[in-house]
Amino acid sequence: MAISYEDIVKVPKALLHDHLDGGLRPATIVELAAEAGHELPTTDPEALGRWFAEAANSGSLERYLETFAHTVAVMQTGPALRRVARECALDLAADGVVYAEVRFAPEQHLEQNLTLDEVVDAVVTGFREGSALAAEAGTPIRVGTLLTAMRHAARSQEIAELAVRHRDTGVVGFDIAGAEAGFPPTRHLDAFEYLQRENFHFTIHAGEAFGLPSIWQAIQWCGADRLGHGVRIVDDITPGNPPVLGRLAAYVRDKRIPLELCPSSNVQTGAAASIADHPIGLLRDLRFRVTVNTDNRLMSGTSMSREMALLVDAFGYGWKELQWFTINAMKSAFIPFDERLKIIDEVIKPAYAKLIS
Ligand SMILES: O=c1[nH]cnc2c1ncn2[C@H]1C[C@H](O)[C@@H](CO)O1
Ligand SMILES: [Zn+2]
Repeated sequence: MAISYEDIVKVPKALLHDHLDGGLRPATIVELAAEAGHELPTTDPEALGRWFAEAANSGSLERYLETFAHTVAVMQTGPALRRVARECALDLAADGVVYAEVRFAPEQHLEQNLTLDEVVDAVVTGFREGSALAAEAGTPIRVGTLLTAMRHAARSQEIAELAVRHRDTGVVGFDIAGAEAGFPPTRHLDAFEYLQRENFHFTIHAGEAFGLPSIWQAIQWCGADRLGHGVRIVDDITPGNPPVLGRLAAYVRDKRIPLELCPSSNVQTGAAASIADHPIGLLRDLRFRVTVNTDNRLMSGTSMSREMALLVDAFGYGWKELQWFTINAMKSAFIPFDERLKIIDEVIKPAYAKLIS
């Protein structure tokens, strides 16, 4: 029997790559924009949702990123950040996500004189409140925060130190994001070396709008634990029967480096022509450590369940494959090993076992 979207919502899912400022509810943006005096393309929530999806559908990462001006603009006060984070946890939990790492860039939320620490405190508080409400509603979720530094800016060391400062209160990792071409990860080498000395975890957006050199730097110069997207690793795989892996692709697979693949986002920014053409099919067949992610639920009009449903449609995946993606993600999470294992053994495996048998 074909797996339906409704069935997918009910199973536990793990999400490693989701941007807080890419997942606001349109209705919340409208309310917060009115309070902040920020002008939106439209104040009708439904039309606004459509506007984001269409504007983000440009085929270019740079144009896609322009749409974030409207979400970031309404996330400039403690209460606004806290509300957005609370709703994010609730929305993910309602979609059946049991573990999520949600990222955002604190340096983009200082326009009304919050300090970096106040920004992080507000978001972490919002996640905690949302998680408590979700548990009460019978949909428990654990949310970890990743702090992102913007790769075109020069604050990565400061943001890395901020992440380490908040490591015991909800921040579980670090990331860099933003336009990739022209901003190689090695610009931020000091921050990554600092994080390694602190025994901290980080992922790097690499191999999305730019190819192998970006992935190579992220792993071999910067020491990334995971690759944000990393989809262009396929450029190092020669098609054939069997396909032949170049040295970098072989390294990524051998070392089980997690790929945070985001199918719909990749189609919107031009990294893949369609879901059916997305390299996730090949990378899964070759047993790379593939994970499925949303990236920006608002800009892609998507959810974790929808991304999985799209893959089920395009590749004919069943519960076994969906469990494999979910366990891959959980194994690759930045929380301690014993806590990851507990979610795998006590939440994920029992739920899928009922469906697979
Ligand atoms: O897919 C992405 N690639 C690079 N940067 C991105 C992507 N999605 C969101 N961002 C940027 C825009 C946000 O403002 C920032 C922090 O979440 O990260
Ligand atoms: Zn991203």
